[in-house]
Amino acid sequence: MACASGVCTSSSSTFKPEQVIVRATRTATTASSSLAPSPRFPRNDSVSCPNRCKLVARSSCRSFHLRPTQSIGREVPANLLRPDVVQKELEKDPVALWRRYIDWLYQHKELGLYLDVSRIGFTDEFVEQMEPKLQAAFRAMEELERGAIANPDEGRMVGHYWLRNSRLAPTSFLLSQIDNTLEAICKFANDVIGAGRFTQVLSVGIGGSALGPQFVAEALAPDNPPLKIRFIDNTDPAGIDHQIAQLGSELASTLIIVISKSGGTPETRNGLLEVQKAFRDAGLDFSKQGVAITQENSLLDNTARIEGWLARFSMFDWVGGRTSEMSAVGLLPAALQGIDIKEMLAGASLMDEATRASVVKNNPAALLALCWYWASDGVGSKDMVVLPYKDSLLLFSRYLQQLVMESLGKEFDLNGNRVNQGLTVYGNKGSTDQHAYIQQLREGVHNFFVTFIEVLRDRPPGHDWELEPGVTCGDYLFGMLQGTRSALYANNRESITVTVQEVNPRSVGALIALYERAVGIYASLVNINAYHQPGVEAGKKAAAEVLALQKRVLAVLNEASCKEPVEPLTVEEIADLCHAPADIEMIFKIVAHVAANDRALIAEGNCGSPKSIKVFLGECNIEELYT
Ligand SMILES: O=P(O)(O)OC[C@H]1O[C@](O)(CO)[C@@H](O)[C@@H]1O
Repeated sequence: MACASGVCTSSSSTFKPEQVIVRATRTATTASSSLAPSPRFPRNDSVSCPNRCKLVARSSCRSFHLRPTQSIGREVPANLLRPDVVQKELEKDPVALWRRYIDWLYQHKELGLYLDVSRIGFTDEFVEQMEPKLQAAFRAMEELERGAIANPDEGRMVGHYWLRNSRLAPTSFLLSQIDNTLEAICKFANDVIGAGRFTQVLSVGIGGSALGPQFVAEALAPDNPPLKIRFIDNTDPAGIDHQIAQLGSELASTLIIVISKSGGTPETRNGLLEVQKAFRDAGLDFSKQGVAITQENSLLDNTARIEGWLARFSMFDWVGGRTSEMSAVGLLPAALQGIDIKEMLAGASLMDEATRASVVKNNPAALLALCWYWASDGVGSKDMVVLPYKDSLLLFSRYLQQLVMESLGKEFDLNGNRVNQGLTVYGNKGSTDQHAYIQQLREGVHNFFVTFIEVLRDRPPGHDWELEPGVTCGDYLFGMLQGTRSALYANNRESITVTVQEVNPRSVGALIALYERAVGIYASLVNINAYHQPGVEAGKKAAAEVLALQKRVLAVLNEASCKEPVEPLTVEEIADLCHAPADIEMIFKIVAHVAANDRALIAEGNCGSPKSIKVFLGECNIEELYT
């Protein structure tokens, strides 16, 4: 017998009471309208349920049907019930709501994890309708785990599930690659910690090569870790300076871990070059403190090999950046902080087993995917607000933002139809956010659903005390979560609650695995490739074009500034001389940027009226002119 939110559950993985609620929905037929129409459901017809509720049958479709490009959205049959009305009725009948809660409550006994989807208003008909799609999704996941080319665009297998159970890897070569890397990580971390030579880790990486390690560090690092960790995850020079300044003389005892799957991401390369300069300035030998985590033979790998860095760890082609937390990317930084990485892997592996179940009620990832589909009409019409009521889980929403949005935010489906799919994720933590934006969630624009993350254990045993008779600080946190959940529900705002006993390596591993699988299943439900990211290339390409244009602008200015007398140029003249009249706005921005950074470029005039600006270089570089 175990307990979540005060609900004791029986031994089966999902508690099944003898009676199921809202069965009345199946008998619903169209009748006359009795409730005020909601803007999203222009016309509704209410029906009287023979048992207890007055229910409303949907006679019109949800707003997404009006969007011309979103052809694969949920097909809503006329007899499905409006969730907000079901909620209203359930709320009036607490016994029915309680039954819905226990009927749908998922429990993973070994992990001490619960999933409550009772405050998502899906109907039995909807679940029945989704069954074929869910079964297809389960088959797709099975194929993927068996080593199918699940990312057709990049011709790649998708194998993050093998990382926590290498016996599942489709070849013995991959199996030994996984096992050997894990062994090497553990050995390296033990040696480093044992030697006591290093006090800090500075991790340089971005996106999937930073977000997982950041989330796990915030969630699990002990108060006094063997090595403290800091991150450079951007090409912001001031941010980089700040990290290096914070290290101060400890730079000499800092292990620099450079993480990049591709080994060629510009922000990460820049971070590395900046850190290497700091080492040179301090008279330190970077190679004795540098570690690379990247694919074999990438630019980064070759640099590390040629420069003879302290260590190199493999990142595998078949692990995507956003699902790489259980590869060397996440495991090495975690191990160096004294986090039990084998427990993380065990938690993930247990969750992987649970999420292979083909009965939706027994599969928490499928339940999540089902709820997302229901709540966002299968087209991302509502945002997912992730609210962990635990400070250490602050970065979970940021981590999920990439996992969910880079996976699901796609222009085309697998058949080449333009679908512009996605699911927006944001959030920080409760109860802090109650004093920020919950006002809007409760009463404002209704464009979201919430995922509460509840942690049962307030603080380690033996440390609690009552700050007023019978009430602890944690009781307040608990009350805030439950209060917000109820208050939102009372206003038809749907929510999911994931409950864990405590934040530890096992539960964090399980949470990561739960959401990885939910994303995979949801992607199948909406028929998209979750494992590529063609969209990010456009931004990278555009950034490269801006840098190329900047070089041309400086060359033109250099030539004009070498003339006697110096010829200041207007922005229009620069654009003409660059043969880029269409890029005039960008050229103005380049001039303003360079002028603001003491780079020998002088702009006279008023930046508020760009046409007044005249530009020249303070120093002419003859050499550049003739080379
Ligand atoms: O690990 P890398 O190759 O440096 O990539 C970092 C991130 O950049 C992206 O490719 C997006 O640009 C992410 O998918 C990835 O996690």
